[in-house]
Amino acid sequence: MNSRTFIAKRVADELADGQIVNLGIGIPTMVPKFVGEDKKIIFQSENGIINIGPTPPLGQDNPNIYDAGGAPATVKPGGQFVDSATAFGLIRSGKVDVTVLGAVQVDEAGNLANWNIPNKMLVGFGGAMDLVTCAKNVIVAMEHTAKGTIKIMKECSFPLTGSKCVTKIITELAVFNVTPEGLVLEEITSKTNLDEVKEKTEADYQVSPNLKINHID
Ligand SMILES: CC(C)(COP(=O)(O)OP(=O)(O)OC[C@H]1O[C@@H](n2cnc3c(N)ncnc32)[C@H](O)[C@@H]1OP(=O)(O)O)[C@@H](O)C(=O)NCCC(=O)NCCSC(=O)CCC(=O)O
Repeated sequence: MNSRTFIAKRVADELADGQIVNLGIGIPTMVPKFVGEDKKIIFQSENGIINIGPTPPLGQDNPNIYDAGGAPATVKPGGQFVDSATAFGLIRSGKVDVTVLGAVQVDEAGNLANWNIPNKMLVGFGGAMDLVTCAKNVIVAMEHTAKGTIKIMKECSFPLTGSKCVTKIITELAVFNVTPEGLVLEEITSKTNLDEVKEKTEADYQVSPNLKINHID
């Protein structure tokens, strides 16, 4: 399992039965594949799909069904298509329990940068500003570093999408909670150690006294 797949699976474990969950661009769109039948989660995609399902197998995509990132998607039985005003009405009225977003940087205050890297083409923030403002929880799902470049910063250097909005950061190495006192390292995988996490994280953080080791093969 590669890093991105592992992160999506770990995010799926974090979600609870009955939640309404919005999925942003990148790793978040892989999350539905890893949610078992025991949990009834309504995934919302801001482009107007309620109850979006897993990515279809290669070659079986419906050209009319796309996720927020423009990739082929599926709709679960009972799902609906709504217009943009309704999709954003759902977000802005505070009905989204969790939004899962990709990021280029996040910092120890819970600030999020996910739409701009100077001199690099990204999609833009789309609905991310509405999502970070209105969703009850904001989970960042991203690789711990960008090919070695630090992404968990003391203070974001790229333009922000939202300030003090992130509640949890999930990477292939670790899980941090964002608290009023700063970042708390809650979990590391058995493939890493505290030294590696420290080396790849610029932000200061506390290590939880209940630090969990996520054992992976
Ligand atoms: C933040 C990203 C880009 C993350 O997506 P990914 O995980 O696929 O990207 P990634 O592979 O991590 O990063 C993309 C490229 O940037 C580089 N990169 C990433 N972080 C970096 C950093 N801190 N410093 C330098 N480079 C960095 C990577 O190495 C990679 O380079 P290479 O290319 O060289 O490999 C995405 O989530 C995004 O675009 N978000 C903004 C919009 C959003 O989330 N909206 C939410 C609602 S959906 C929506 O808004 C719909 C939009 C619409 O309809 O218009």
